[in-house]
Amino acid sequence: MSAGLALLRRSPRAAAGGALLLALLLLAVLAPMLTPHSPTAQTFGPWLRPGGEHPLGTTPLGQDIWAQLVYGARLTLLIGFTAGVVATAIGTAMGLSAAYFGGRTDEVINVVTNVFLVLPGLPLLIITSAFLRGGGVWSIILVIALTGWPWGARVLRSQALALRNRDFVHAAIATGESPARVIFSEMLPNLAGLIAASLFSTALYAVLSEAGLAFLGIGDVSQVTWGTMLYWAQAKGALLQGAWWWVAAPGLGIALLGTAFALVNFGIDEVTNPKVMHRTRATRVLGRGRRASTAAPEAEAAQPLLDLRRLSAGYLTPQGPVRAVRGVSLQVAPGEFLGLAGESGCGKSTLAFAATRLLESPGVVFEGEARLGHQDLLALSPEELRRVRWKDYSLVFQASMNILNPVLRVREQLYDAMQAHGVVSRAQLEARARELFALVGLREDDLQAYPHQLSGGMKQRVVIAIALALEPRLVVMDEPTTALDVVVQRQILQEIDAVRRRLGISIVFITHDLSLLLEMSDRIAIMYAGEVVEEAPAQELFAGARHPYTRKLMAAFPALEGPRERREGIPGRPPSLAQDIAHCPFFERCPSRMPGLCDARKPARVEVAPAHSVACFLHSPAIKEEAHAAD
Ligand SMILES: Nc1ncnc2c1ncn2[C@@H]1O[C@H](COP(=O)(O)OP(=O)(O)OP(=O)(O)O)[C@@H](O)[C@H]1O
Repeated sequence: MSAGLALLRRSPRAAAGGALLLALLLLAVLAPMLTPHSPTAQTFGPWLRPGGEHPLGTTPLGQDIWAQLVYGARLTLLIGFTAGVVATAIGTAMGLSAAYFGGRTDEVINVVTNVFLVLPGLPLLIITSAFLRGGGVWSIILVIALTGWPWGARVLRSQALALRNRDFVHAAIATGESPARVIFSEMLPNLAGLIAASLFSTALYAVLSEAGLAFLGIGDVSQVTWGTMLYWAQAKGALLQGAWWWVAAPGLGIALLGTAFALVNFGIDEVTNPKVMHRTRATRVLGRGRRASTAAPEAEAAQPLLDLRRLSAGYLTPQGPVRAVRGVSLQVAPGEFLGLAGESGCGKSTLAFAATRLLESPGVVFEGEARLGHQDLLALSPEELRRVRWKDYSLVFQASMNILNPVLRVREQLYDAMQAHGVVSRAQLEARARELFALVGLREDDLQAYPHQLSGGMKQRVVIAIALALEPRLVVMDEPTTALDVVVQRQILQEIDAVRRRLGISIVFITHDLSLLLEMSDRIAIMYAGEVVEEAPAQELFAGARHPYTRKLMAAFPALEGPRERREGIPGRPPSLAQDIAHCPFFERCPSRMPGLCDARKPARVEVAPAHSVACFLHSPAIKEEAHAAD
């Protein structure tokens, strides 16, 4: 209850949706007070126009349309909510069981889910309702619930899989808790937001499906719902008779109900999706599990997925070592979109490759740690690494499209990636391939294509689909869209972001184009000369970057929207990474440099606001104090 109120307070959309829903519920509940007439009684003259006793006129059978509208709200809402609840319950049970039990159970549930997902919705609804004919409203509810559960199951399974690997679930299993207890007490509360969102989206699906089926005359058209009102209005030629209100009233009702469900759903998403959660530091929503909350909610929820500690890496060259990454510490939370920006040559790619164990000779990791969940990536054997890569994390880089074999259809290449990691059933491969292509904005027909038949943007989407094929927990993207034009870049980025939200994966996105990142990221880290010089939530960075380098970088790129302005580059060049840099690396190019200080010592990274840190003497409290004392 209090969570619901908090949700309403924090999301105006949810509040608007909730108010609308309440109004419609009142309409349904107070129906007998809103009209003295029965919705089915055929006691009035036919085709009466709106006015007086009949605010919406009458049907050709002499029924009061206003009475039908208010009483029809009852069944429409009942069908929407009940089918939504049943579908969500089935989806939740399926998704959680698949994630918890894994193995054969997961495979079987996945096949069933995929079969339902690939079957086209409306024909499935029509066929199932033909089978269950005669059961009145309940058969319609059952039909809609049976066809509406798979999306929820899919999304819940991927979230539950991530949860299944969390410490508190491992601990609960280790202490001998029964599967039911682990699922219901440990995992389910952590998925409450997602389940609620799934409930409202399936309720929306239910309302629209009922209207669609009723409009087609399937189901029990003697019942009064907004769907059957539309059916009768159309069957009796309401529009030809000029009685447009008979169509408009239930149509508007359905539209308002759909809007209410969608708004509440958006609101829940707004509050529970990792992007917003991160911004508001609302870790409580994820950490709402009983054990998580009794143990250490903040610590549990804040546990990073990728944790880099003092990572140093570079290249061994005949002229000596190039230290391209210098003691970088960086964390990425589950489901987070971290942007990594910086000029060319500042070490972004080296960091990405070193952190994911893809740095090849002459590249080396000098020191530091890189952990993915519980795994120490730098300590994995090649065999362990092979198992983890693609399944737990994947990487997409600028030249990735070149990994596509020109003589194989893209479908086979997508299958190969999945088969190499144990997905063998043909149905599963096919369903997953279609789903992935839809996710990255490609048409199913494109699966048949050879790489040369696709544009650069489409090829890069194929590679992104391959990277997502095994639903890794982390995808590192190193300038995946740089070679593409700005519009395609943006489209792909938006699709990546949508996929991330749906599957709950974390993304590290690397680019030198900061303006692009500002739109998409939860948090941004700015690299310069091998170091992270500033790190902050994206909005905060946009509103108030502190490091002079970040400011210059922001001024160097045109915004994606707004008037075109001439932008200036950053004068000067970054220092060579072959040398030791014992002072601020940006000193030579900095407009605010303080000689005697910035060229003599290295600024440490200090927190200037929650989650916002910067390595610059302008913001160092110690230096400010020194200056103050000198005054
Ligand atoms: N194979 C190599 N041998 C020696 N030095 C290298 C090698 N690869 C990269 N470097 C150097 O390492 C530094 C960091 O390069 P890196 O590619 O990581 O930067 P980046 O920020 O990703 O640049 P870009 O945006 O151009 O990809 C650069 O100074 C580069 O010259």
